[in-house]
Amino acid sequence: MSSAHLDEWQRRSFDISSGSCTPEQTADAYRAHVLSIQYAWASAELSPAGAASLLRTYSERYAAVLDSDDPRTGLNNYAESALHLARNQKNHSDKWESSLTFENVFNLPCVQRMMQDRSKEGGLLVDPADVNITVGGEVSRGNEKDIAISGPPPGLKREPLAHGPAAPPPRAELGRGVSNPLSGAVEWARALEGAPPHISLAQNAPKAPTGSTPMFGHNIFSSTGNASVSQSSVGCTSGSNVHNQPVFLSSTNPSKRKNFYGSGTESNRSSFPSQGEQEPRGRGRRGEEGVSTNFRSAREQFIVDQQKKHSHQGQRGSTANVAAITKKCLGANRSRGASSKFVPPMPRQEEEGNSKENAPQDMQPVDERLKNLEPKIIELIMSEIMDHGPPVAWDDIAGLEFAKATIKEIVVWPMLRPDIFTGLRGPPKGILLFGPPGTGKTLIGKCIACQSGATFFSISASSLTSKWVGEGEKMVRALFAIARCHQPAVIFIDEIDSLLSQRTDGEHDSSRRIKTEFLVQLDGAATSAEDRILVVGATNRPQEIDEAARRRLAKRLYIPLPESEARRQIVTNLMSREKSQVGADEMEKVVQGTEGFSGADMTQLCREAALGPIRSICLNDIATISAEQVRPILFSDFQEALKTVRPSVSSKDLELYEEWNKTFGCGR
Ligand SMILES: Nc1ncnc2c1ncn2[C@@H]1O[C@H](COP(=O)(O)OP(=O)(O)OP(=O)(O)O)[C@@H](O)[C@H]1O
Ligand SMILES: [Mg+2]
Repeated sequence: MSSAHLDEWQRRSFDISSGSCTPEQTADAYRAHVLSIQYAWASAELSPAGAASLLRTYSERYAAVLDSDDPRTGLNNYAESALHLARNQKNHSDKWESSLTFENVFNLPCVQRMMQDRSKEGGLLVDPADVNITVGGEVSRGNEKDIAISGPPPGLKREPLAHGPAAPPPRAELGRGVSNPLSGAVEWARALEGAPPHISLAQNAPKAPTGSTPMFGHNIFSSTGNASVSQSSVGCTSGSNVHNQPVFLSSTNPSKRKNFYGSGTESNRSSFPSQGEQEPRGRGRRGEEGVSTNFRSAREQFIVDQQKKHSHQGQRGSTANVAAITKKCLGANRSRGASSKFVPPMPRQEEEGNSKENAPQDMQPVDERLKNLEPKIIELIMSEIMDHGPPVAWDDIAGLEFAKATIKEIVVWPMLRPDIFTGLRGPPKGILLFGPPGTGKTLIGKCIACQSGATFFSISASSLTSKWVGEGEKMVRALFAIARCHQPAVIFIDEIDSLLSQRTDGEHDSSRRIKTEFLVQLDGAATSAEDRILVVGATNRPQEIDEAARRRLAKRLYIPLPESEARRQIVTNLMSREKSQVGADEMEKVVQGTEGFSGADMTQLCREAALGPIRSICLNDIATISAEQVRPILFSDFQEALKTVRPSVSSKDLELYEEWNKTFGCGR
């Protein structure tokens, strides 16, 4: 490996062995190791044998962290993912208690039968001691028909082991669904060294409609035929995931799984292509003997999944499944308002309003421009980035008249009259809102989302800066591609300085590439002049923004501290929703006393004042007093509040903003 790789490798190894890392950090470090190995192999820096051995080692260690349910050392991820996907509506914090115990599984008729068959042929398939399964919390004795062993073991008759005569062997890979690159890595390692096929336990989600695909992540297994072909995480696998005879069972004990890997037979090995034979990514080896012809590429499978999802939308009534699948993906914890709406980049079938719902052409992505994007990334952008917050009107933003007028001119009117705003009148491609913290930049972003009528993409810079090499650029490209399909579109990037900070020598390559990609997209090199995509960035550190980015964000609007009139408006607005008795004179005093306060400080002051009436209640009465008996908010409450609430922006900082505004701002 190159010295840069080695340095990074050493750093991570130190992190892992230092013992001070959280399980999440350790898992990340292992994941990064695996990616490095893949890259090193891909660029011929490692031999296939070396890569396979390293991959196996680190995949195992990673799996150990994932699988362990000891909170100090592991993430118990299998259990969590399985639960989440199976139930589809659990909270992230809910702990899963598996009812599918070791004993239960061995009592399953299909397992018993298989073991008997196997012993007739000489020897057990897997030593019972090696099996320690924790899958599918809802699946237990009463639900045995939902469980099937995915495919016959080597040497067995190839008959589906699932109950039910016509049931094709449903399959689902237990793991992290789309977000787990290691499922790809493990198979990749095995394929490289001709190891035995992967272990999988098929299971139908308990509430899945009859005949539907199992719900663990992307189920991209072919569902018919005896031989099987599987491909794990979308976008993370090589074409070598072609399994002729998958065996079965996922062990939560990594060392046991290791033993299992080592027990492959020659016949297993022969079913794996050697490195040289590997198919291009996402392609199956169609038509070859012993290999299913039902293989689907990740993209094909995505399309099928999409179609299934839409067709079940009526029953499920939500897009929760997408959210569930991407649970552990970037930005998954971002909170949404109650009124959050999800806007898929693919039109829904009901929107299309045609009766040819099941026609083959419906399986095609709607827009050619999305064809080359990885489904995983499209899903991420669909489920995480497109967002509509609670409604905000222009009047909710106090003051800032110049900024509001400019934004209306750039964003709202051109959306209404694109025919007039052409040529030189065409709106700029980028706006930068800068100013001290708490002055309403994000609020303006939310207002644009509600008022512009454009498709709104709200994205935090951290969502784009993925730790996966190459992933960040793809995200940026996909974001713009999807925005292009949904014009007019506004891409709002809060805290844009963290994405487009000055490029320095010591900076990591990947973040430099993300910036470059962003600049290319912003510049319009990748978008045509007619594209109606507007990027709105907000920052309170404008001086840190890269000069190339600064140029592209052509309208740079200063969002200053609120003037007295705006402060009055903020207090009046907030008080109008509460029971209050503050006279005009008193209000004037409040306004005078809050010179230098930001909008957020004013809000904080009002909150503090609103607590005044509660604090004046005798402690004994607080439990019994009715809401009507609580006295109104008075001027004295503001006076008290002013003793504790201070302005959050210093005059020194203000000077910096003013200075930057004079130099680069577009205000008058
Ligand atoms: N001009 C304003 N009018 C009404 N409310 C405001 C205004 N400015 C700020 N606020 C209040 O302050 C809160 C914080 O504002 P916002 O998040 O928009 O600040 P910001 O400029 O994005 O700050 P930061 O730079 O720290 O991200 C808002 O939710 C709102 O309650
Ligand atoms: Mg903000």
